[in-house]
Amino acid sequence: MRTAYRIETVRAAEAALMAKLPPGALMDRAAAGLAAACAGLLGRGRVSGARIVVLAGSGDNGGDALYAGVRLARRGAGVTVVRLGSRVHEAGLAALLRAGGRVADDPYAALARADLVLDGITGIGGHGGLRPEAVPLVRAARESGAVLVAVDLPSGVAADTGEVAGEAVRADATVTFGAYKPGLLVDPAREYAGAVRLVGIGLELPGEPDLEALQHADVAGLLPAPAAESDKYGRGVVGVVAGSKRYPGAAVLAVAGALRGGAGAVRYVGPARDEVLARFPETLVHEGPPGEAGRVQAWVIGPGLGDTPGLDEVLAAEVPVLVDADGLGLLDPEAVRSRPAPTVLTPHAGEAAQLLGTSRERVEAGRLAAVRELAARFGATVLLKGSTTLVAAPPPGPGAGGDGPASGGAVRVNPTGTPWLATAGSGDVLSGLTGSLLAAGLAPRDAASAGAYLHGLAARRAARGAPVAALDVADALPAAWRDVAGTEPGD
Ligand SMILES: NC(=O)C1=CN([C@@H]2O[C@H](COP(=O)(O)OP(=O)(O)OC[C@H]3O[C@@H](n4cnc5c(N)ncnc54)[C@H](OP(=O)(O)O)[C@@H]3O)[C@@H](O)[C@H]2O)[C@@H](O)CC1
Ligand SMILES: [K+]
Repeated sequence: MRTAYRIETVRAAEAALMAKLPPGALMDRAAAGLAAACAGLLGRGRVSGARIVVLAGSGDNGGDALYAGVRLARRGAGVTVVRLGSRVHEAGLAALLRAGGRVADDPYAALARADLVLDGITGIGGHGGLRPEAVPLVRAARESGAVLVAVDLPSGVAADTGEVAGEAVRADATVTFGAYKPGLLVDPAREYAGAVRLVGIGLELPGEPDLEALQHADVAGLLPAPAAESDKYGRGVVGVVAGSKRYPGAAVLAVAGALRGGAGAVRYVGPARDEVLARFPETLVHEGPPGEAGRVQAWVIGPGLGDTPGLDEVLAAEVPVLVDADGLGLLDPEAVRSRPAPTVLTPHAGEAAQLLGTSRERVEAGRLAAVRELAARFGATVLLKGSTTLVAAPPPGPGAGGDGPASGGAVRVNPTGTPWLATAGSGDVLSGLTGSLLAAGLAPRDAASAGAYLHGLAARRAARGAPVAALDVADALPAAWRDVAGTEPGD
């Protein structure tokens, strides 16, 4: 599990540790890790003679960069400092000058010649985008062809939210200290960070992070494994209400996902029974209303549904319900909040914007806030699709409200996404898959995050660098499952 903590938590852990250590020890640890990472990026034997520029802001972020510069200068690099901001970390600058570094006479000339640039303008103490005086320098650094390394965070991005207000550094790599910050894992900021490396400095952090990204072992621990005596009902039946005369394909894709999600059987309800059966004869089909379809342990409703009725009936069921796509357009928060069983909503940014009464752009710019707000407003687990898919659980108890991450536990960010997933119908596969995991007994947050994880992995496997269709993703799900679970085709 990769975990991320907001600034307040990192600062508290830093203060507790600093109280036990001699002055400067933490910054020294950070600088040592940063210098080692820079040496690695420059390549073996390339530190001596390398031309390095330190962009030094007014706080400790600049201090980290300056002390890393000291270490690199001692190894023979030519280090030049460009001062930004009202102050500079005086001790760090003095140490660098003693080690042979110098202050740039002509910052643009230094940047044009640089092999590596350290962005030490702001870290967790920064507010808003880059200040105007920094913008042309950062652009010059970007255009120079030098490796651009962000110290702790790319300057200009918001550590806690991943928002980018104005200009920010677009780094090739970010070396972060003590803990990942949410902004390093969530778009849009994540894209500015490049490859992120965590340098441990000994911080003791609380058990519950603000954000967490599951990895193979975590997902493997969540996936259902049928016992020898399980029958299909024991493994769970997932009901899928999807498709319409106009969009029969959505039904096929949702069923395709549901069949690969661990439920023992898939019950399809809707007008696309012929199309579904033609592709998946193992599906149980029903043409009447969902309430009369027979037993299910979880429902999926929405993909390609149009205005087909059934939503109220499904929401009244005492089993988990996943609502996607067209189902979301018809959704009343109160109807969801008052449900007797959990609900999972799986909007993309446009649908989330509609549900929140805001614009798609605002959702994209503030994904973490949007997913938390939706979870609180609907009292539901929300999976917000996108380049970094997020899953937020609702705050505990009806009407609990809540605006902090503690209210619904850590938000999960999916690390397996790929731009190839932005293809028609891939969301239908995800809905079916996640609904199937719900029917198999996973808790809503686990079903949604394991679903997103497998779905992303399957897309990567199916695509392998080429365009991919939604059914390819569904077909690759068993292989993704085996990857994660560590099972073999013969098991
Ligand atoms: N936490 C830890 O465990 C450890 C933390 N460490 C390090 O300390 C860093 C945090 O240092 P910090 O607190 O001094 O803040 P920091 O990010 O340097 O910026 C502060 C100053 O920047 C300015 N400024 C603000 N906004 C701006 C903008 N948009 N554009 C330009 N300037 C802007 C503003 O000053 P002003 O110019 O307004 O006077 C503000 O006071 C952290 O990220 C990590 O690198 C490690 O050394 C070891 C362990
Ligand atoms: K920085």
